[in-house]
Amino acid sequence: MGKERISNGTDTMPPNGYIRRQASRQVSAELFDISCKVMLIGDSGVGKTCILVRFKDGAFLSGSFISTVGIDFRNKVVDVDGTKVKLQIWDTAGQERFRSVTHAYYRDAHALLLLYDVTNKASFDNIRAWLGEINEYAQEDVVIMLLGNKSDMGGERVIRIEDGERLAKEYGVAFMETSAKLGTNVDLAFMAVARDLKMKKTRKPTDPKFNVADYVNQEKKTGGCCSS
Ligand SMILES: Nc1nc2c(ncn2[C@@H]2O[C@H](COP(=O)(O)OP(=O)(O)OP(=O)(O)O)[C@@H](O)[C@H]2O)c(=O)[nH]1
Repeated sequence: MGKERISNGTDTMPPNGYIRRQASRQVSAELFDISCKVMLIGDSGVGKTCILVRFKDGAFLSGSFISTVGIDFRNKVVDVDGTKVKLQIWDTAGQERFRSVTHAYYRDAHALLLLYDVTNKASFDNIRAWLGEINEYAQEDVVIMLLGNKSDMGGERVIRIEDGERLAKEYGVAFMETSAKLGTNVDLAFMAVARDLKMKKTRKPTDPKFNVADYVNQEKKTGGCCSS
């Protein structure tokens, strides 16, 4: 499984299996203290693969759209206040025909990054259905982060930031707009997940509970660790 070409493009496109080969090459000599599984989900074309590549490689996959086939993953180890957290990031296919494959992976996910495209109303309208699937297949305490991607495409935007905020509030999940193209808030989304895991593993009963949505809002306000 990997990426398949669904439109004619240029030589700038990565070859099929790009993500999978990259993943297997880095079977990790990197040391880590704790690890977790993060899944990227959402409609086809919202930018899941681009978000992953931006976070992992600091690059943007431009050129023609190549749709993910099935599921793929890559690892990245990040430092949260001296604790090495390995994020195993699963990039799923948004296309309907792969849904039954991806559902099977929800169960042991620590966090789900649920994406829509701010220039695509259908992808936003489908978020409720995605949340229904999460409810059905994921663990009860899974961290959910709603990401309105392609925030760089101002002129073509059809979903306002307030719409995303309202929906996230209704479901009690963290929210931010991102741009895989510019890198906006991409690190913040993954670092918030890593921090949540670290807090869950190291928290003493007397410590206050860590709330990922509050953390994200605070970081957004202050410019925080990693927004750009
Ligand atoms: N302008 C802009 N384009 C983006 C951004 N993120 C992704 N794209 C473009 O959107 C298209 C789809 O991106 P992908 O990352 O392949 O989408 P996906 O969600 O992985 O799609 P599936 O694999 O079919 O589920 C590509 O042409 C990307 O270049 C972004 O932040 N800004």
